[in-house]
Amino acid sequence: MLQINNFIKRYSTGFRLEINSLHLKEGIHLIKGENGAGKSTLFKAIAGIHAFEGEIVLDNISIKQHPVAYRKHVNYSEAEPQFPDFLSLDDLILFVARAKQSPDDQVQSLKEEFGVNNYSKNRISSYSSGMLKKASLLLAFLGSPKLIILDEPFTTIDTETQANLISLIKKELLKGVSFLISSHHLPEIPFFDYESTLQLKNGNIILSK
Ligand SMILES: Nc1ncnc2c1ncn2[C@@H]1O[C@H](COP(=O)(O)OP(=O)(O)OP(=O)(O)O)[C@@H](O)[C@H]1O
Repeated sequence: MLQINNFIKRYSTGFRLEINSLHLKEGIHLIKGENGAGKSTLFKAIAGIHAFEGEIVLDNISIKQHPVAYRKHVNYSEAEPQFPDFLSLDDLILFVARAKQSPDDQVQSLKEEFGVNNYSKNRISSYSSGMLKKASLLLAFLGSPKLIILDEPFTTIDTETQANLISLIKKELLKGVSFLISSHHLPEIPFFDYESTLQLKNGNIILSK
């Protein structure tokens, strides 16, 4: 599903993340690592947000050779999402659903699953941190992605939303969607049958089943 080769990301702070070769099969993968290990850095590169040295290929689509086609297939929910606060979630949904060519009934069904109907018309500036997180998670499921990246998806959302998110992920996995997930919350980890676990340490990555 995802192939990463000769990957290097450096920051001016001196931090450097290096991956010589990594192949991830279809399914769900857990990314672990202490604070500052580089999880978000890797996610941002795979999501097409950060420039990097090397190559990332998703199902034979290269992020560098075909950036638009690649990004149509990769959705990303940040650990601490930020959106223009004068917009509403409905504004964002309209934009992303069109860009990602969402199927007709998808928006309404996701709005119900994430329980956002009572506030999606309001401006982002009025959202609590959990409401914002739900907005970001909902947007990550729009369209027909091959890969959904969820950075700390279980932080700040209530227990009902956590349960809904777990069943939604399982439903999408059955349809062939792959996931990369990071979580510092140990209780969520056993809910999925991970294809692999990636441990980031000292700028390197260790892959294990
Ligand atoms: N935009 C940036 N500019 C410079 N350094 C950065 C930038 N973003 C992250 N870093 C540094 O890169 C390293 C990895 O950060 P990153 O956010 O990827 O870690 P993380 O594993 O996601 O951490 P956490 O679990 O705390 O979210 C850290 O040392 C951080 O200070």
